[in-house]
This record gives sequence, C-alpha cells and structure tokens, in this order.
Amino acid sequence: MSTIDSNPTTESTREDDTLVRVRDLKTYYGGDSVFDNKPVKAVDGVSFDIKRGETLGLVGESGCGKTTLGRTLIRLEQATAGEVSYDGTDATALSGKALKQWRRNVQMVFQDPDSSLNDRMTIGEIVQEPLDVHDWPYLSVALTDADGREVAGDMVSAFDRDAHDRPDITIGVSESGASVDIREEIPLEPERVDVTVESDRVRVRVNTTKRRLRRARVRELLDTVGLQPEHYYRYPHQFSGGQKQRIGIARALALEPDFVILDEPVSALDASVQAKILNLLEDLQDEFDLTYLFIAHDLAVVEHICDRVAVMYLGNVMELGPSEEVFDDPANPYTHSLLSAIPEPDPTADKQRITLRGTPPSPRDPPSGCPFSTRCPMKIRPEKYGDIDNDVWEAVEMFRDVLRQRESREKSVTQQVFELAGLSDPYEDIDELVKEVFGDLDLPSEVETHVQEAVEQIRAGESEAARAALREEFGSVCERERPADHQVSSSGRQSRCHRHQDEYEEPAEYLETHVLD
Ligand SMILES: Nc1ncnc2c1ncn2[C@@H]1O[C@H](COP(=O)(O)OP(=O)(O)OP(=O)(O)O)[C@@H](O)[C@H]1O
Repeated sequence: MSTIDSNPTTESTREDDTLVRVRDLKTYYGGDSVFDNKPVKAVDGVSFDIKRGETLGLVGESGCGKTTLGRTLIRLEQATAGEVSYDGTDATALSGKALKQWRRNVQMVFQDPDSSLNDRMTIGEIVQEPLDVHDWPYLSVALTDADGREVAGDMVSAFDRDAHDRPDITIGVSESGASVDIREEIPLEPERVDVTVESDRVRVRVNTTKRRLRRARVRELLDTVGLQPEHYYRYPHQFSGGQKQRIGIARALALEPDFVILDEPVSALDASVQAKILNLLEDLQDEFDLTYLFIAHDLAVVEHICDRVAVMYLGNVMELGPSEEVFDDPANPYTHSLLSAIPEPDPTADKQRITLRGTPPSPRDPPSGCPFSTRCPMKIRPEKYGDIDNDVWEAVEMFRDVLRQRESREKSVTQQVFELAGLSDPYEDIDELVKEVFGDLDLPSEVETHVQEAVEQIRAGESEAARAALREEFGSVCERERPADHQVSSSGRQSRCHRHQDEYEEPAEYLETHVLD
C-alpha cells in the first residue's frame, strides 16, 4: 500500500484537467481571544482536486465541516491556512477587483431555498440581482480580420470580458463589410448592433439597454430551470419547495459560473421532487460544462449523482475515490461505519451493522492521532490485547472516551441538560461511571488492575495522570500519530488510516474477523 501524504494528484487527476485544487486547507473559528483560546477546527488539513466537469460528493455526519469547507472554497469563509487554486489561480490571495471577477465564476446553491430567497423580492429581481451587482453583460467587443484573427487595437470601451476572456460581441471586418457575432448567452439580436467602419476606426453601437438584456437573460434562465415566464413577477412564498430550489439554481447560474457548490440542494425536498431537481442539475451540468461539489448527508443521492466522493469526519477527508468503489468496497473504517448505517431497502436482508460508540468529539478538542480514533471499531490494539473479548475492549474504550470528554473544556449537551435540571451527571461519580461502563463484564485481571489504578488516581484528583496511564497501557499508533493518506486502489482512491500499513490487518479483513459476528 503506498502512502501519498499531502499530494493526492494521481493518474486519474492529472493537473491539466484539474479545475479546483485544494492543499492542506484549514478553517478554524475563534481561538483568538483570552477567553476563547481553543479554536473550532472545522476543516483541519484537507487536500483534493476536482476535475473539470466532474461532480465530487462531500459526505459525513452533521458538524464534520462540509459546509465550512464549501464556503471556504468560494471565499465566504477565510481559510486559516492552506491553498485553494482555481484554474491555476490562487483564490486565497485574491482581493479587490480580481476577487470580484473571480466570484462570477464560482457559485453556491443552498440547502434551504426558503431562507436563501428574499421574500420581498420578485423572482425576476432575485435572479437578476447578481447580474446587477456584476454589471452583466460586459458588452466586450473583439475585432477580427477577414481570416477570423483578432485584431489588436485601442478599445475606447474596453469592458471586462468574462472569466474565460471571451468577447460578448465579435465584429468581423473584411473588404465586403462587417459581420456581427454575439455570444450565445447574451440575449441580443445582431440587428441591434450597428457597426460603422471608417478609415481608422470601427464604431459599434448597441441599440438596447443593459437592463433589457438582463431581463431577457432572466427569462431565459427561468426557462432553462423549468419555470414559466409568468413566474417572473411572483414572490417566493407563492412557490413550492422544488420550484424555490429551481429559482436558487437559476440565480446561481446567472453569471455563467464554471464551478457550483451544491450544499444539500435536495435535502429539504420530497423524494419525488428530489429526483426532478437532481435530473435538472445533471442536465445543466451537461449543457453548461459545470463542475460540481455536491454536499450531502444522503448517501444514496451521492452514489447516484457523484463521480467521486470524499468522506469527511471531524474536519478531515478520511476516504476519497470513485463513488462506485467507495460504496461497494469501502477502505476506511469510518466509511464502513457510515455505509453500514444506511437502512437496507429489503427489511428481510441480513445486513450486519457496525454500531458506533458515542458522538463525534468536539472540533474544538479533536483527538490526537487519528481523528476517528476515539470511536473506531477497527482501532489497532496493543499486541497483548489483540485477542481480548470485544465487549471488554469496547468498555475500556468507552471508559477512556468518557474520561477524555470530562477533561475537555466543553461540556457535552447531556451534561448541560443534567446541570440545568439540577441533577448530577451520572458520569461525574467515578464509581457510578465504572459500574455503568463495565457492568457485569468479566474483566481479565490485567485490565481490571489498570482500570482500578486509574480510578484511584481520579479519586486523588489526578485525572490527567490517569488518562495518560490508560493511554500508555491501551493506546496505540492510532492515538499517537496522525495517519497519512494511503493509495488503496489503482484508480487513485485514497484513505487516511494506519491499518493500510503493511504490518496491520486491512480494515475490511479486521472487520470480518473481529467486529462483525
Ligand atoms: N461561524 C461559526 N463559528 C464557530 N463555529 C462554527 C461556525 N460555523 C460552523 N461552526 C462549527 O464548525 C463545525 C463544522 O460545521 P459545518 O456546518 O461546517 O458542518 P457540516 O458538516 O456542514 O454540518 P451540517 O451537515 O449540520 O450542516 C461544527 O462544529 C460547527 O458547530
């Protein structure tokens, strides 16, 4: 198994067809004041490429950092560290006019169409707003000679071209006269463009207003997303959820982006409407050569629509590869766990589930080593505990996890609820905790001794030392070292797990022999 560490560029993601390149990206919230010295590590060192025209899915439990990652990619959040380049341009370094121009090319469709559409604006105004903000169309003009070659010259009205450097109007000048060619996306008839060729200059006059062109563009966009012309003057509350999402999509497409982030675009919709919106998104991708980052928690949707999928946990991408491979033959323990939680359509099918202990740790206090180490059912054990009974091992892990949470600065919601209700947290009392976690389990003497020693230390107020001693005894490489990304298939799929090193059993093998009954 080869390690690929920080550069996931592989055979299948050659530089030339890469549109978005992300390297070691981190987005932290807070952590910069005396009272708040631990930042929330929402995105914590993520690297991947998105190829031109592909759909990359981003999945993971709520709070794992998907939205923050999406927002950072389009500069709605400021990256704390790392690199995001877009078609070769470092997007994190842009500012001023360059940033505004770049923004035309990257758009986002939000999960909740209700809160993303201003209820006091008509649909026409909502879709037109980005066009107004960016003064679209730019009405840039290019001159070509009789052979179709662009002629350089001083443009009196040298408006911005679009992000692809395409002119909106191309005037071809030859001995027989002048021709007018208008880019397909500009709703302007050539008859409205007057061209006068003089000896040393070419005058171009457009006989319409930008306002009219924008309104025509909005009407075209409404049609493109399956809405009717009469919807132009209506208000969002007059539409169904699916229609509202169509409006959101039309708005996102207004400035002719290349890259669109779809943040749970169908999660709030009924199943039948979901399918229609997904079909629309696929059609639009083909028609406009769009590249998508598709954020979702519904794995079935991702499997259907995405070429590749990135599985995220606690700010990290744990596995990334072609959707079919990741879904059919997951490599990473977290992917195994996530997939095992999908309900089986056939209730009689005998599906073996992996039950994950507890909830993900707080991104303010992530575990050392592997981010999944506090819950991983396939965690590497010290050799002497390799054959220990599974229930005993799980209990030890749970005991350590609860101690860790007690130490963490942030109180869990459960603890807060107990306190608000004037009750003591059942885990606060160490004897109660031991009873709760180990119950009637028959502990091997070695385990019992170490647990007992830890309990004594905690009673003596030395929780830190107790945790350190337990880590020394029961810990492994999973808690000591951050795993590298390993290439796990010839397609370039990568997985972040110590088990991919030669000396350990692969997660899938370990799962069969140790975790599933
Ligand atoms: N503005 C913010 N300030 C502080 N913490 C934040 C902020 N936004 C998000 N977070 C925290 O960052 C972590 C990642 O949140 P994010 O919304 O990116 O996750 P997510 O995977 O998109 O979750 P969901 O599926 O619920 O939307 C969470 O712990 C969240 O509480």
